[in-house]
Amino acid sequence: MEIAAVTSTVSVAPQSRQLVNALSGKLGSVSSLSFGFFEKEYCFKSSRLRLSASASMDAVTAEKISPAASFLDKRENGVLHFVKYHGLGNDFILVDNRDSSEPKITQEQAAKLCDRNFGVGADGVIFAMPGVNGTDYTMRIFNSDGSEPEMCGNGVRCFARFIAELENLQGKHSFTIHTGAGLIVPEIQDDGQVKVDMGTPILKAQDVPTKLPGNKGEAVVQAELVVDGVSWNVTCVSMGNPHCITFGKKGGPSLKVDDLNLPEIGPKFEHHEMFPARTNTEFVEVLSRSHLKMRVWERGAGATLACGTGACALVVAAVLEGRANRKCTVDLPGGPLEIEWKQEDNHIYMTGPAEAVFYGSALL
Ligand SMILES: N[C@@H](CCC[C@H](N)C(=O)O)C(=O)O
Repeated sequence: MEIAAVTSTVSVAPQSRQLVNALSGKLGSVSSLSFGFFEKEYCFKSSRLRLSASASMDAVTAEKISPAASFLDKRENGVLHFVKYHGLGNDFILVDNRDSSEPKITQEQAAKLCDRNFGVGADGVIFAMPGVNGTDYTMRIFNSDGSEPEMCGNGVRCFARFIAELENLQGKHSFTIHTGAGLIVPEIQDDGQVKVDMGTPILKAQDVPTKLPGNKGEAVVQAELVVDGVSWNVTCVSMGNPHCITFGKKGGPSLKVDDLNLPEIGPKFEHHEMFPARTNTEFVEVLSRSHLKMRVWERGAGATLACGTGACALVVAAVLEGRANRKCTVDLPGGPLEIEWKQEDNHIYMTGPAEAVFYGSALL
C-alpha cells in the first residue's frame, strides 16, 4: 500500500527505535518521525490506517478502518443510528431499541428528527423494543408532531422488515408484536411483501373514541358530523387508533378525492370536539365494490402518502355502509394495499410492501 499523506507527526518512545523500523517496514517509507508514544491514523490513497503501539512497545498493529467508521467513532455520544424505511411513501425512522424498554429518544427529539427541513424527515419514529407477555417484540411509535399513537399499519410492516434485517433472517417469517393496540402479527412473505393480522376493529363509540352517539347499536355508521357548518356522513372505527371515514357530504355527490383541499379540511376533522383523542380521517371514493381510493389526514402527521390502519378502517366502514365487499384493493397516494376483513374470525388482514431506503446517524 502506498502512503498518499501522513495526517500528523508520529511520535515514538526513544527506547523503541526498533518500533520505528517496524513501522517503516509496515508503511514502506515515512519521511519524518519524531519520538514519543503513538497511536495515529494515516490517510492512504483509498483508505485510512490506524497504527497502535502496545504499552510494552513491543508490537505495532495496523488496523484498516473505513472513513465512515472513524467518523462515527468520534461522534458516538449524542448520535442516533437508524434505518429509514417506508411503506408506500409513509416513511419512518426505525431505531434498534432491543436492549431497553425505554425509547432511546424523547418525543421532542422525535419531532425534531421528523422535520423535513431541519431534521431527517419522516412521518414518525418507530422503536423496536423487547417483547412483553411472551411476545417477540414491542413496537412503539412517535408521530411527526411527537405524540404517541397506539398503532401504525405501514409502520408495522416496516418493523417486520427491520427485525428481519437486524436478526439476519431470510425468507418467510412471522413475529408477535405487542403494540398499544394489542397483539399484531406481521408475516414476511416469500416475495418480500408483508401480510399483517391487524386484529379486530373496535366500533363502540366511546372506545373509538368519539362523542357522536351510536346509531347502529353502539357503533357510529353513516352519521352526521358538522364540520365548519357543513354536514358530512361519517363512520367511526378504531384499529387501536381512531379513524373517521367519510364517503362524502350529507345529500351531496360521491367524493372525488383528488379535488379535496386536504390541508384545509383535514385539521378541522382532526381537532373536532367530537373526537376527544383527535382523529385520523380517511376521505374515500368508491371505484367498485372491490376497489376503493382514499386520501388521508393523519392525527399528528397531517397529509401522508399512505395509512395502513386507515385503509383497514375504511374497508370496515365501506362494508358497514354497504358500499363494498370484505376484500378490497385500496389505492392510496403512495400505492395500493390489499385489505380483507374476514368473516370467520372478524380479523382484518393487510398486505403491502415495506422498503429500507437508507442507513443514517442523526446528531441529537
Ligand atoms: N400511518 C400510520 C398511522 C400512524 C398513527 C396515526 N398518525 C395516529 O396518530 O393514529 C398507519 O399506517 O397506520
